[in-house]
This record gives sequence, C-alpha cells and structure tokens, in this order.
Amino acid sequence: MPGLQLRGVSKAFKGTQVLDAVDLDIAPREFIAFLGPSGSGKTTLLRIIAGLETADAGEVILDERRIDTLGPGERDVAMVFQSYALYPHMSVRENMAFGLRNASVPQAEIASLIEDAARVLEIEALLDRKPAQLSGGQRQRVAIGRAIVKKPSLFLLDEPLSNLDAALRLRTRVELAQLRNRVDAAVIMVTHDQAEAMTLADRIVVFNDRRIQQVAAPMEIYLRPANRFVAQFVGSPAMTVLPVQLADGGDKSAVLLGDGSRVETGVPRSLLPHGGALELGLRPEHVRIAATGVPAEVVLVERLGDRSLVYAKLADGSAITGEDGGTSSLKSGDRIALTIDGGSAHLFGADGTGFHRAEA
Ligand SMILES: Nc1ncnc2c1ncn2[C@@H]1O[C@H](COP(=O)(O)OP(=O)(O)OP(=O)(O)O)[C@@H](O)[C@H]1O
Repeated sequence: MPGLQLRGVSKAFKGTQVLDAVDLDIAPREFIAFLGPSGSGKTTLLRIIAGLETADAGEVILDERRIDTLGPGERDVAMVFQSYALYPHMSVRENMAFGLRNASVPQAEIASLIEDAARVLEIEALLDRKPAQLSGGQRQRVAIGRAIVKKPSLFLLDEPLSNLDAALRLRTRVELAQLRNRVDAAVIMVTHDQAEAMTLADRIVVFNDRRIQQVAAPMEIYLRPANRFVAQFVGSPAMTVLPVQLADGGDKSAVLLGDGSRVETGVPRSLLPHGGALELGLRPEHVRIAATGVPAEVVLVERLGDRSLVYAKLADGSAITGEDGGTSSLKSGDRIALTIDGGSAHLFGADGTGFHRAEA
C-alpha cells in the first residue's frame, strides 16, 4: 500500500508514556494536520517519522518500505522546523543546495532543482541573500524550499507558521494551500492553530492522552466529534457540556436539563447505551437568546462585530455559551431566556463517546 502507515508506535521519555500504540494511515498526497494540546506527543511522532527520535515499539512504513530502521537521510522525508533551522553563514542558494550536495546530486541538477523550487515559492530574487537579510516570512519559504528540492514523498512541517505575525500567517496559509497542489507529496503539519488545520488539511488527527482521539475530515471533526475531548477541544469558544437525564420519548433522544427543561435532540435513541450518565453538548450557535426558554443569567458578553458571544449560567450554576446579534444590548447580570437548537446537539456517554444526529 503506498502512502504512510504507522503501526503500534509507542514512546516513553524517562518512564512517562508519550505515545501509546499509535496506528495511522495516510494516503499519498494527503494533507494531514496533527492537532492537540501541548505535550500530547505531536512533535514526538513527527520526529519519529523523520528519524530524529527512535520509537520504543512499532513500525513506520512509507511507500511499502519500512523506514524506522533507516537513518533520517534515507527516508524520502523532508522536515521543516518551527525555527526554520537555516545555516546563517550560507546564502539562500547554499542553504537549499546543502542537503543535495551531501547526497551527491550532480551540480547541474542541483541548480535546476533550486531554480524550480525558487520559482514555485517566488524567492528567485532572494537566492544570494543570507538568512539574516530575510524577513520571517521569507525565511519560512526558504526553509520550505530546502525541503522541496529533495522531492520527498512526505513533508513534515512542525508549526511552520507559528513564528509569523497574524497578517503574514494568513497570507502564508493561503500560499501553503496553493503549494500543496504543486508538490507531489503527502504533508503532515503539526499545529496549535485550529483554523490552520481546518483550512489546510484533508484530514485532522486529534491527539490527547498518549493516543489518537479521532482522524477525520475537518467538518466531520466539528460536526461529529468522536468523543467529549474532541468536541470541547475543536471549536472556539468551546462546546458547552451539561449533565442531563434521558427523558421518555420516541426514536430521537429527548433529555432533561438540571432545571427540568426538555431538549429534543436529533440523536437516534437506538445509539445510546442503556443507563449510565449522559451529557448534552451544545455549540454556541445552537444556543440563542429569546423571549422565552431556559432561564439563565448573563455573566459576560463578548462582542465580535457580526455577533456577540454570551457567557451565561443556568439556574443550577452550570456555564453555558450562546450567541446573540452583533448589536446585542445584553450586559452581565441580565436575566435572559435561551432557546436550544437540540436538533444539532451532541450527547456524550459516561465514557465520553459522542453520539450525533443521524446524517441527513
Ligand atoms: N527529548 C525529550 N526528553 C524528555 N521528554 C521529552 C522529550 N521530548 C518530548 N518530551 C516530552 O514528551 C511530551 C510530548 O512532547 P511533544 O513535544 O511531542 O508534544 P507536542 O504535542 O508536540 O506539544 P507542543 O504542542 O507543546 O509542541 C511532553 O511532555 C514533553 O515534555
């Protein structure tokens, strides 16, 4: 099978397990984002794939070749570091040529590979400059250029945009999206930035607690989170999660909030486990301020221009986040009523497993 396969990859540092039997399959030319909280092992897994770190157990297979037993230079993989890691005393051209010279690529071929990469990245005018004479964004392109000239079948990008300011970050994100159409390789990008992962990736891999929590297309992760962790980690502000009781009803699950208010969800009742605790998950856009509904008290209003986020508390003190219009006149302490769009709500079982409405 072409592409990348990870089989049972585990790693501990000084007795602390960081990755526990991780399996993952990535297709050729797929763009994958690794997303997860700090310390969840994303960079460690990237470094294991690159050969900069050795796994305690497991296999890494790239294009039908086991690569975890090979040195970093023999893996057909190129890594772009967060710090760019350019050689300061070398020109851009020399930085890009360095790895190729070490691999004994003929001089004429090196020159043509560099010309091609420079054209793709629009850094032709910078080839004779030193890294110190470049802006952050330009350095970042050179670091990518140095990876591109190797024509790897897999690019590994460790938070490639994190050192750029907000405007440049957005622009470079667009460029990365265009670039991926021009390189014949798969890409794995570690990022902290959900928006980056959502825009660029074909599939997102969410890490937490030593394991992969979910691997799915961005909207699938958002609309059908596998568990409570993914549901609350992805999406900003975080999904509200409330303890509820299952109510009597038909094929769809109806639940009762702490104050007895009933919410009809779209989750087929047949999916739910029998008995055990249940929680209701609501995105802010599914909780609206209305004339009647579940009583609540405003804690804080965050005005975003086109809409306002309303942080409120219910009668039993639980926190809930909803939305109001951009011109909302609400203020903290106001007594309000909330309508809950239960049709789009999620339910979570006692072990955190997510249950969602039937697909349309
Ligand atoms: N060389 C090392 N020696 C000891 N502990 C390490 C080493 N490298 C990583 N760790 C630990 O392993 C855990 C996972 O680190 P890793 O850098 O993979 O996480 P991450 O998900 O990439 O985090 P971040 O998003 O902050 O970069 C952390 O607790 C880290 O402190």
